[in-house]
Amino acid sequence: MKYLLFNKFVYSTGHPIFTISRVLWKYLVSTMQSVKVGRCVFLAFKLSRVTRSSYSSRVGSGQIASISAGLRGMTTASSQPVVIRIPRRMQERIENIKQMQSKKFDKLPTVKPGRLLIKSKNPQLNQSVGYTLGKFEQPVLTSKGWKSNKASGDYFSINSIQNAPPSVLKQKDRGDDSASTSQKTFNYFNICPELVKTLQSQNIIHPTTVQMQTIPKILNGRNILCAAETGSGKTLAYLLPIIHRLQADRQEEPFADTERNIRAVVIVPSRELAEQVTSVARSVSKPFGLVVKVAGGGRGVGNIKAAFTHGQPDVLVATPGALLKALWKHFINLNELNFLVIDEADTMFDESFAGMLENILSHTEVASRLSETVGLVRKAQLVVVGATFPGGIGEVLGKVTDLASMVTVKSRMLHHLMPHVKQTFLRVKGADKILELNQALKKAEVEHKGILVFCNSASTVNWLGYSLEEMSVRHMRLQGEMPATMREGIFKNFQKGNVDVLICTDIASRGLDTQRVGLIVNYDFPETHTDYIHRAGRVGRAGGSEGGEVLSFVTHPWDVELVQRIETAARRRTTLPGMESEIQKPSHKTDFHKDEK
Ligand SMILES: Nc1ncnc2c1ncn2[C@@H]1O[C@H](COP(=O)(O)OP(=O)(O)OP(=O)(O)O)[C@@H](O)[C@H]1O
Repeated sequence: MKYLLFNKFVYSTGHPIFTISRVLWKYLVSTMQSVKVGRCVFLAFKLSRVTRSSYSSRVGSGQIASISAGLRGMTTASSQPVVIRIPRRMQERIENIKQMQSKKFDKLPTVKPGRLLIKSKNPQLNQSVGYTLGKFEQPVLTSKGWKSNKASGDYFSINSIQNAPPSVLKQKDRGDDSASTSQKTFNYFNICPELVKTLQSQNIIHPTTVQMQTIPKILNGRNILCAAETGSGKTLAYLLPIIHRLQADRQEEPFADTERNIRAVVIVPSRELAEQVTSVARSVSKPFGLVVKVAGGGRGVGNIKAAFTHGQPDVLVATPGALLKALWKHFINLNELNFLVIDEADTMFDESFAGMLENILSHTEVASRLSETVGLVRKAQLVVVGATFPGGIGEVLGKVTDLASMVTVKSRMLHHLMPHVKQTFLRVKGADKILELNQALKKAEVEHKGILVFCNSASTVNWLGYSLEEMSVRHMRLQGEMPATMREGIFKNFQKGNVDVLICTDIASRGLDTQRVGLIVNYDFPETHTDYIHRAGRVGRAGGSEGGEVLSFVTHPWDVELVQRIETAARRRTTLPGMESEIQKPSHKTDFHKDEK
């Protein structure tokens, strides 16, 4: 690899090595033309202007000689422009330096040379990555006056400040000295080699941070509360140890197929998520012949019964309503249950599901001590998982287990804005949202990435769908009021890339793995920070592509309040405020409830 060196910066150019002074760089910047193609910026300099005569007074002659020699290597005809390919981030940095150098911004305290964390329409309100707000310092917000309609058209972006998600960053990148642990593979857990091979075939080699912490604890028989950011690999964090234990038990005590009983239950809030978890569970349990079944609500008792006509599975993934129906109708029993997983905890413990969940828990015997999770007649280990965590969870769980027996795994980035995802907030009039959306879709279309457009209600999803149809935008819709038969396959089709735009409600914001999504549009601003975090978490997932973005339209005064808190958290680099209390008193989530009809 060859580099063009400028002061302390290194530019990848594919050309011989140059060192140029700040003065020359300033000159080059002032004469350059830039052309943006995709994510790359091409800078063109007029070679004829970089001559000894124009620079001899300011730049050392040796330097000119080395540059001229280098430039000769870059082009055959010296009068032709030289094209240097510079990463987009570097371009942003250059713009920032230019701004800094203009007198107007000389005294801006929040802007320092380097990358910008907050980029506002009004550059006075920019904030550099290198700037840290003092403890008692009040940030000046771009969104401060956004309650007024006069603010329409204003915007700011929280830039991404790293490429990879925090969950897959190597320990040494996070300032942890134990660099050796960064290279650990799944063999480290001493799980069945077949499991490790299956993961390798899916290009999953190194455990994420949450997997490093959770897998050993579940293998040791602990009850666990696992709280980690969206897309950090929580599904495998609980499925791998469960499948390993089920397989190990089966090897110790082989049984006939007719004696098979449900040993693990995973409860999730939506049919789509149930299908997704089932498919991951099937892929990792395939080498062992374990049976994984799914039961989702909305399609009648007959459908649930049909799932069990050929016997019981080893692992059942179900929505709460379907699971309860199966229990009440005696299609299944949970007498031999070893593992009970409650995924998407914030939704599962909110008031729309809490009653059902308590009912399910009353059908299970959950272990209260480590000693109860081993041996032949053992009780179920409890695993509660979420990306946002309910404050009132203890009230429900305290009724079935000793809370002191639960180990908590909490990730460093829990309730933080994701540092690897660019998030833009646009103050816009309600009537202009559709035009802004159309523009954003056109821009994203070029990259052929998936786009999720979130609305707050099923009716807006339908209305927006018709409007986009009129604009000839190909899309699909997903909302909880659709009949189950219609809903089936929509998300899978989107995941396969059959269509790039999915208009949806929050039903698609929980747990769904959206590796191909490159843009999230909050057409309606989410009602809570929790919803914002889950929606934004559909991009920038472990193992996914880099460069995901979130674009939020901000219309109502109550939206502005949430945005102000998000902007404050971003400028202060703290967690989003009020998450705990919101989770304790959740809003009624009717959309998920439709699964239980
Ligand atoms: N160790 C790993 N290395 C690379 N990719 C991984 C790893 N573990 C999981 N993944 C991938 O990361 C993606 C996100 O995983 P998963 O859906 O389990 O995240 P999550 O934490 O449950 O997210 P959410 O909170 O949104 O439910 C999946 O595509 C999964 O295959």
